[in-house]
Amino acid sequence: MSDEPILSAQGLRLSFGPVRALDDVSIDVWPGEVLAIVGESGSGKSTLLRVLAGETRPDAGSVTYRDPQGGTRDVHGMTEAARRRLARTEWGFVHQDPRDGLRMAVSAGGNVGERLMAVGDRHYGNIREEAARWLERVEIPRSRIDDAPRLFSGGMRQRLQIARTLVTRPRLVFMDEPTGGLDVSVQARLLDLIRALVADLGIAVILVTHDIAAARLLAHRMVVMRQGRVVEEGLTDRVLDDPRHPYTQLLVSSVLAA
Ligand SMILES: Nc1ncnc2c1ncn2[C@@H]1O[C@H](COP(=O)(O)OP(=O)(O)OP(=O)(O)O)[C@@H](O)[C@H]1O
Repeated sequence: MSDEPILSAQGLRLSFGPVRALDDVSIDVWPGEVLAIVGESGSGKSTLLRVLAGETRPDAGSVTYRDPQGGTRDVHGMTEAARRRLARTEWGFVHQDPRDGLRMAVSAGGNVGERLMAVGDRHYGNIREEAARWLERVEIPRSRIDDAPRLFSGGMRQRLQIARTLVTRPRLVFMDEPTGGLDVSVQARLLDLIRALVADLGIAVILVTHDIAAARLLAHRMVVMRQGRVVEEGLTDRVLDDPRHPYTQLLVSSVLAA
């Protein structure tokens, strides 16, 4: 891992009326690491992810992205066009609902291939072959390449969304509950697949989840949120095996009891 964070947030604050969704949150994400943001519903996880990705502007604080050349970019200071360009090239997004990340009426191959076109690939044969390879990589048979995702199961759709996201080899991927809404057995398989791909590609991932087991499996490090604040952070095994904050202890023991 490099000695500079790929993404660094300082003093983030954001309120919705009387609700403090983010209350002085600072976090660093390092190249190649999976950072899980966990906490109960309403603790501010998704809001934090949106602010880190530049989609929602905080009331105070800053988010800094370090580009491959080592330059720093102020995520909330750049133009919308620049942020969108970054989102298309060096960043990726995996949404909880695959319909938010896929084009449902476009073929599976088209969903993957159009991302390659968006970063400048023009050779149709290469694009189709690369798309087919990625479908296989996410365990979708090549023979389904011309099928639209509306014909796919929930698990297949989510795997397709992952292929569409990773095909351009982003350096940083934002994932919001990527296994939410799927059957338990489908979740386990998807988590294994995400873990293998992320390790293989060496990408940094910010993973929002309320699923402690998913965090244990995927994340190197964890941030525990409660009422808009980070109450604990550390290496995943340390946080889960030796939680220090009473809220983390409650969170971990409630999972063990379940
Ligand atoms: N656009 C919004 N307008 C008003 N309040 C909001 C908005 N977005 C989030 N909130 C509030 O901010 C707080 C944090 O919400 P957030 O969605 O970030 O939590 P979360 O931890 O991701 O929860 P969940 O796991 O249920 O998605 C909640 O009290 C929520 O109601």
